Amino acid sequence: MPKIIVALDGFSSCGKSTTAKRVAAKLHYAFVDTGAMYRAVALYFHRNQIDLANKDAVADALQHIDITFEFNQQRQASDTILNGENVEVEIRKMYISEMVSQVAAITIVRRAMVAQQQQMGKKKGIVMDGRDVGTVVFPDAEVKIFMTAQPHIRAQRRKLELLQKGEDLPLEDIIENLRMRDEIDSNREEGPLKRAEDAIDLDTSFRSMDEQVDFVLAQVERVKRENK
Ligand SMILES: Nc1ncnc2c1ncn2[C@@H]1O[C@H](COP(=O)(O)OP(=O)(O)O)[C@@H](O)[C@H]1O
Ligand SMILES: Nc1ccn([C@@H]2O[C@H](COP(=O)(O)OP(=O)(O)O)[C@@H](O)[C@H]2O)c(=O)n1
Repeated sequence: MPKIIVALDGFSSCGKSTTAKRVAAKLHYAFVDTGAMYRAVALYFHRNQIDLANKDAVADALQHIDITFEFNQQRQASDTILNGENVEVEIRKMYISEMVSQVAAITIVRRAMVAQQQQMGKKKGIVMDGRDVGTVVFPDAEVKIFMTAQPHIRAQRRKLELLQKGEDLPLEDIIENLRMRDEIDSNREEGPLKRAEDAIDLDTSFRSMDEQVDFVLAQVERVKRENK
């Protein structure tokens, strides 16, 4: 069967990226973490003190942003490259999580990122995770999964991840950040986070990573069978 597009959307810290990365490796597909792109834009805006309310300044800044991904053999995962600099570690820090949703709510930012994402998936054979992949970026994706998990489980997972990277933050701060981002992401005008009507739900609260990867792979197999 020809290559397909697998779209994984959902709330923050449900396991989208870890699942997408493993599914892509199994299928020998490319993996794109669209959240990393918005995080890289937020980092650029932060460093260059771009006023988010100034449309001209935002549009001009976008002209100077080049985001690519580079495979890191040691991590066995892709690093995010902003204008030639590896920013993978920096964009995962809390100060970026605190501003990224405001940046991602700006329509011209979204249009620029969505256009790049559509270009990346033009030849299919891609697993992409984000908030609007199945609704806006690839509304015709062959497999669409909408991931959820209970809020306190998501926050605990994110706390552990940040701790492993050297950031020890109170659980309450993380819960509040996830709540705030989910709210902004769900209520923006352009490309809000919402379940595509034809998406399949996956609650990861009480699943292992292997189980959630197998769940997605089973959907891919089903689509392949149906299209034989
Ligand atoms: N089923 C699971 N059980 C335990 N931890 C998980 C599970 N799925 C993902 N994680 C962990 O939760 C954290 C958030 O996962 P991530 O894939 O980054 O979520 P998202 O991309 O949805 O924000 C990561 O540290 C990841 O390793
Ligand atoms: N397709 C996407 C992906 C991310 N985002 C934004 O980028 C932020 C960071 O995305 P992410 O996937 O890295 O977030 P985590 O859930 O991994 O913390 C989200 O909270 C959204 O504001 C978006 O608007 N659209």
